[in-house]
Amino acid sequence: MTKVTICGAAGGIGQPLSLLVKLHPLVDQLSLFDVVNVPGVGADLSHIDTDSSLESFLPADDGLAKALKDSDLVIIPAGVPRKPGMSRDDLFNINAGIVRDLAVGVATHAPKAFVLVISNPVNSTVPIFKEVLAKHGVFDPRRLLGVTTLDCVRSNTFVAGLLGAKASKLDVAVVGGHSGETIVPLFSSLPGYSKLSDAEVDALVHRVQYGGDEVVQAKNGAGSATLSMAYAGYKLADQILKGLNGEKSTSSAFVYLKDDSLSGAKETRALVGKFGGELDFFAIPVGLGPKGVESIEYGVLEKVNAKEEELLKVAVGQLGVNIAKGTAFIKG
Ligand SMILES: NC(=O)C1=CN([C@@H]2O[C@H](COP(=O)(O)OP(=O)(O)OC[C@H]3O[C@@H](n4cnc5c(N)ncnc54)[C@H](O)[C@@H]3O)[C@@H](O)[C@H]2O)C=CC1
Ligand SMILES: O=C([O-])CC(=O)C(=O)O
Repeated sequence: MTKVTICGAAGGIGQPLSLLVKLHPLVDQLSLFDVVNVPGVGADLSHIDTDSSLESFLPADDGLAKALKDSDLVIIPAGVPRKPGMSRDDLFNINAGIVRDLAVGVATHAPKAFVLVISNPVNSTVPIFKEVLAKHGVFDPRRLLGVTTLDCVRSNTFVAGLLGAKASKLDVAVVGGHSGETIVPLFSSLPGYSKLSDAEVDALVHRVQYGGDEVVQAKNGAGSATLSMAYAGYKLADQILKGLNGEKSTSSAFVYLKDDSLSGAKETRALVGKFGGELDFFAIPVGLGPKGVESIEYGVLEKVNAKEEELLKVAVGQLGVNIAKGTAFIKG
């Protein structure tokens, strides 16, 4: 019996993500939680003739506890999105509290669940989640992932045109974090990279780093990326679900580095140290399997070129500040 819970299921990301998860053959129970509108979304999706059952919950009558109980995977796109002119960090004041409360729910009612955090600012909300789980004595770095998959999806799409490659066949590693200059796509190991001019690479990197802003501006006050994010969140959720089923895969995600029982954590910290900082979290390709994050694939950091090294130095400096802000929100 595999149960997936989506917190923030009635939102711009939550609705299409819930639809995609309702279609997943490895899901037996889908549980939707939101503070508004979720009964309607749940009723609508429940008519779909896939084999999973579906329940939806508002906060009243212990709704969060019921939604989360016995979940194997919890996906969190709850919280406010950006409007033009805002940074992801501007969302911290509202989203930090939302994520903290959901983390308390997970720690209490689904302590063994895998958790995918989509809510921004990811660089800070994942540290918040970690601190709450740790406070409750249930933190396992194998099971907590910040979702940075949209940066990989964008990298694949944007570089495909330039290289004449099929986007669906690419798997660009994106390291660092999930906001502006903390997003570092590693294009240099792609076949055909040497054909790109310096200006083309710079434009490509900039477009990935500010891909979110492109959508925020185009939506003009009506929110940020929702459909491409639902796809990206589903892509990672699919890998986690297949991992639970014994299938191994690799994906970039924002994960905890300070646990040496995690294969590759120590090496990653040492490499990140070379770029100027000591970080508790970092987005990097990870090996996924039945235990969740089974290894950190630090090899990508050994192959970066000079341009990427410069980008990494900038990213590491900013990430330290974002991570400390999230940690301090819980630890004081
Ligand atoms: N990690 C990533 O790559 C991306 C992250 N995001 C982030 O995802 C978040 C959600 O974005 P959208 O779906 O566009 O926003 P939205 O406003 O359309 O939906 C958010 C949903 O969360 C719900 N919510 C608020 N407080 C809640 C709580 N305490 N418990 C459960 N649900 C709650 C709202 O009622 C709403 O339905 C934002 O923070 C956004 O910045 C967006 C795109 C990409
Ligand atoms: O830009 C935003 O605020 C939403 C987001 O994280 C993205 O689209 O990458």
